[in-house]
Amino acid sequence: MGGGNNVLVAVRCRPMSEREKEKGASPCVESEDDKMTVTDKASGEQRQFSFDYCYMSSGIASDLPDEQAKIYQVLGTEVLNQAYQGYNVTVMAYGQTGSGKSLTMVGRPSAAGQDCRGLIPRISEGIFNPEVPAGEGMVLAKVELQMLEIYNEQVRDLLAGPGGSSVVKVREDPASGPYVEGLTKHTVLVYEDVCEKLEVGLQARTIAGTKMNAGSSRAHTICQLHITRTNLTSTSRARAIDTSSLINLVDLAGSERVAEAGTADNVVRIKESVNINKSLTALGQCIRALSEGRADSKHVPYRDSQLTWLLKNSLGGNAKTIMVAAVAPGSSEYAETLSTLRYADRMRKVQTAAVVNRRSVATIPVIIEDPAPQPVIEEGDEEASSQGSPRLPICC
Ligand SMILES: Nc1ncnc2c1ncn2[C@@H]1O[C@H](COP(=O)(O)OP(=O)(O)OP(=O)(O)O)[C@@H](O)[C@H]1O
Repeated sequence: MGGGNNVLVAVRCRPMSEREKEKGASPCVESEDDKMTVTDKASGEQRQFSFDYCYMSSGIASDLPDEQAKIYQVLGTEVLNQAYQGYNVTVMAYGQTGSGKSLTMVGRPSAAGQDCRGLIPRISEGIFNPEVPAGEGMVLAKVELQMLEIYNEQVRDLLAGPGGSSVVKVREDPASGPYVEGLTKHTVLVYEDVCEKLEVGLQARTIAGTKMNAGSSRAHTICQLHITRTNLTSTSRARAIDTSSLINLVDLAGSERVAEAGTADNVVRIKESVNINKSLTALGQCIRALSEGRADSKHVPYRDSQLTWLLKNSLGGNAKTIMVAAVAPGSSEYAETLSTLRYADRMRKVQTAAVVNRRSVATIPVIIEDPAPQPVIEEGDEEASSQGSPRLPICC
């Protein structure tokens, strides 16, 4: 994945928006293979960047379902392959407001039979899809879902219940790293269960209209899928190896200029904007420190924002990470697009240290309680092990 544990970086350029057209902007982004070039129309200066993948929208509305599917086929299946091996995987969408992050991560409601779902629903479906290679003898034992948003430096549980979101706190475990205390965890047995929860969580997000985007995310949204897989080929429970992985799907709020967003006279929007930009700057500082090889956590300012603290493992720890940088093509957005491409370019130099998460089957909490718990069979205890395979929970 991107050469060892280097962060894999994909860039996606959306079609020209009505707003850019009204401003008289012309296209300033071009792409060929894995290269993306941005041109300053005022000076003619060009900057070229190489990424792992570049996606240019055709601008034809009916092509969107295929474009969404292509991104899943490349990035989504990579996520599933890594998660199936027992790695933690993070996908984060970064870019200026209105550049297409939510479209990439969440998607649009499918209309007229066109499937415009983004990575979050497609990856969720892929987890339960038996066509995805599961590995010899491995079966899915448990899938759990959590959803949160970071709004004005407060972490909120998006699946807290009928009362809407509730405030929760980030804590740090010395061994496994940061986690959110009190965040509700929901067992999901089939893809439809995920859809139901996603719907609730997405509804609870903080979204508002700005001049840059009619449905602008005012918070960073993180969807977490915890997967446990069990090896059923072993007849010895003690020998059965299980893997667990955490898939972190992050739809970051977009960087924005208050004047451009048309929010200068709205104190709530200004406060949101300040907090969004502050946390994205903190993310940029962590990326800078890590790209310069300062992996020692004392020298990486993870604690400067709730976002970077929570993403500590995804940036420099036990995770394989993918960044999707979303950019706008119009010449009016040149400065923001160049800044996003530079950010993404720096991200390519960041290395994480992912390890396969394995644990003994006996320690796994199960979906369906085993009515007659099997005794742990020690290595070499062939007589006991020949009495049959351990009865393990299988949810699909
Ligand atoms: N590749 C694309 N093809 C067609 N339309 C797109 C594409 N990318 C984005 N759009 C449209 O542009 C608008 C803004 O996209 P989106 O809401 O995903 O932006 P965002 O980066 O998540 O913004 P924010 O940070 O403000 O939440 C939406 O109407 C979306 O459907």
